[in-house]
Amino acid sequence: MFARAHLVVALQLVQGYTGDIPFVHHLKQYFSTHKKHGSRDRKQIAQLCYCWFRLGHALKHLEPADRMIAGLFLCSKDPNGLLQSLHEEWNEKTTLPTEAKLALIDPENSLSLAAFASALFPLQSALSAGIDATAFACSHLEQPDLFIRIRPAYLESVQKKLSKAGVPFIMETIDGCRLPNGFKVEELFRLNQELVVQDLNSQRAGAMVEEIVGSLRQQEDLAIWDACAASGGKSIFVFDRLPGARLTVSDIRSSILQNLYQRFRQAGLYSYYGFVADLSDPAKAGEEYRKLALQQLILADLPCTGSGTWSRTPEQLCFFDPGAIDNYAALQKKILSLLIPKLADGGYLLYITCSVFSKENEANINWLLETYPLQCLKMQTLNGYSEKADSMFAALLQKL
Ligand SMILES: C[S@@+](CC[C@H](N)C(=O)[O-])C[C@H]1O[C@@H](n2cnc3c(N)ncnc32)[C@H](O)[C@@H]1O
Repeated sequence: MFARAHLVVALQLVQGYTGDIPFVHHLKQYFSTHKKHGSRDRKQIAQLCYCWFRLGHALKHLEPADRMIAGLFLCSKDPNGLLQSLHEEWNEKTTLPTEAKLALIDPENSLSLAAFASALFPLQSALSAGIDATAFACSHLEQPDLFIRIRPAYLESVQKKLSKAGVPFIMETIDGCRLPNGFKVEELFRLNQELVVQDLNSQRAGAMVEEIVGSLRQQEDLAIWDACAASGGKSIFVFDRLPGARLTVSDIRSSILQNLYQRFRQAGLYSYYGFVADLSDPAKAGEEYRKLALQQLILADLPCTGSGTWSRTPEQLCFFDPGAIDNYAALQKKILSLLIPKLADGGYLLYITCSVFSKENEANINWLLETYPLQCLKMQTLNGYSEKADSMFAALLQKL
């Protein structure tokens, strides 16, 4: 009975949402004005809403309530109480593969997996090379895992604490660790000091600097600039590998740099220079940009569609405007054209996006290679869809 009531509320919530703010804020606003919902109600309502968004543009021919229950079925990997109440027969079949579930949901249309996937995520032709469009689209049915990067001095102690607390974890790389979703890291650890919360492929993108760490360590006065630093995830990563470097950080948003300064203090990173700059336009970049010396390494983790991370914000599947791809690609080129003049001869540029679209990825690298004296040392799409992680793109270039 409660499940049906939750379904009605969830339908009202998704149908009243216009995509103007992140859905998590929309939910919070609703729950703060509707105090009658207890924590279990809130959880179930939120779960139903997210299952709806995870369908993207698929199964739109179904009645809204049926579509939401179908979404719950497709997103459920194990039997659960909510599905039991809403569609008992399906609850015994949650372990079936997606294609078999589709046949149960809509026996008359018997949708193939590929047709379902291209309805869920229609922008398949825009994807970067090497991405399996069907697997990528279907990965949105699942919430990715939580990943941490353990700081060098805490590698052993963090693993010991996790074991002692009985938290199941998997070391995916030397310092990158997979944790169950929803685990509250901050309750057990000092964030940024002992570990950094960072997606697996974001760590792998940063790890492309491993290729050049040896050559960079030999530089006497090593200057590194994290040009779009946000709250400094990549900066801390690089600092852990090259602690002696002269680090500069910048971002267009002063508020996010305030977060970075706090995070750096927690991380024990005190020696750096930070400034606010809009790097999309030479006229707006400001004095600090102009005075900035040549750099041996520039991190260009640029603003992008974020399309490799939509499993965490699946409402984007429904509200994303495809015109934004061209806008971001143009912005990325503008920013890159301000970064290259600050690169020393022989210096490196690490280009990163959390986008899956070729225009933001390999097309921009091709443009860089055609426009500037650069060579590409490595270029990778970091596909997270088969391992419950985000998808990213990274390329390491060197100035000739
Ligand atoms: C993908 S995020 C960087 C994430 C960060 N490297 C990390 O690992 O946490 C991109 C950043 O670019 C910044 N940005 C957007 N437009 C910009 C511009 N015109 N100039 C400089 N920074 C900009 C955004 O504020 C955002 O913080």
